[in-house]
Amino acid sequence: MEYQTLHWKGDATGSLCMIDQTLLPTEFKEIDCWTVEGVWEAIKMLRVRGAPAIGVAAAYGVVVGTRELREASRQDFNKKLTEVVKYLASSRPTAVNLFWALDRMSALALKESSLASLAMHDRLLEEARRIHVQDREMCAAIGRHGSELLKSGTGVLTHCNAGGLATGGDGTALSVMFAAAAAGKSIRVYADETRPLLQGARLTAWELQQRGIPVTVICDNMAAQVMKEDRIHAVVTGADRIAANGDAANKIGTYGVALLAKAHGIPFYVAAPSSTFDLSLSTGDKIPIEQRSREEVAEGFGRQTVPEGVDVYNPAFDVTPADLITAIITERGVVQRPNRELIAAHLAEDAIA
Ligand SMILES: CSC[C@@H](O)[C@@H](O)C(=O)COP(=O)(O)O
Repeated sequence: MEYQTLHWKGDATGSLCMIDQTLLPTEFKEIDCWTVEGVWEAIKMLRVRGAPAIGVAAAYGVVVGTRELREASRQDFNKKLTEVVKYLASSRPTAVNLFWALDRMSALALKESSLASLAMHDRLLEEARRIHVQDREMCAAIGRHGSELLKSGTGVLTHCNAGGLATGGDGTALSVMFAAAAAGKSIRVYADETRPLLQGARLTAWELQQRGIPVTVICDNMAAQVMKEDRIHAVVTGADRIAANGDAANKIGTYGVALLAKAHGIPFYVAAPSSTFDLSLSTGDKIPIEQRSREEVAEGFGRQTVPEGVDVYNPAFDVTPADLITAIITERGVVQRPNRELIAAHLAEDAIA
């Protein structure tokens, strides 16, 4: 089945259309966001989720949010743009791609300060489309580089969903698996279910099934046993923000998987585009970790699973220290044994492959 995680519909006065990922795998439904509040809600509620996809959605969200000011003075347009950017930035705190995309939209408006509002708004849509296309290209390049690391016959564990549903293209971690399969390698993917919102069970399993790649879902607490049984030979995950020293934030549970991989001598790979790096943070302990609601844990299966009055702690992400990461795969290539110096060199302007 052909699908697009998100896309712009119509001309510059159109809407942002996206798959409502909260309904998968039982219902495939697209929703149209006509207001910036609708885009904010879709990001907050994980209708659209995954670091790169959140960035693309936010860029289109700026276009939605400034649409009514197309005929206004440029001063009023700029005021609205600043409000819209600030508002969208408040939707989720951890994925740096959100802020990266919003910064790009703001920087363009600043650079094009002499344009009338109408032309400026058209330019913002072009920029959002460019961010989307570039994300698609980055995913493809990550797949090409990463697939070299997987041999035929590999069992691959992944956590959460870092597939096409999480990006504007084919995904980051899953792009590696799609490219390996396309190259004729036989792989089996183990997908951690990923409590509490089950992105692995609902979304990763769905995507792999759509692409005809063998996938087995395991509960999060089964990974150690499955590794011990020698079913897993590599772990590949995505990331939401990578600090300058290589510490990588990803869905809660990823750090535990990295520790298990180390204990079993299994390589642990992180696949992420350069837009996921935050070089302003020297280490991962500075990465803001989103805290989510009690209900996601206590009522996650459509019924109450925790006694009333009992506290629940629900951090949405954790940080895997760089020394547990075998390599980081970006659109530029592979950084083996990542550290501050290697990452700086890899991301330097002239290092593009
Ligand atoms: C290519 S997506 C990488 C990450 O964003 C992904 O692994 C993840 O943790 C997503 O979390 P989510 O809370 O579903 O947005």
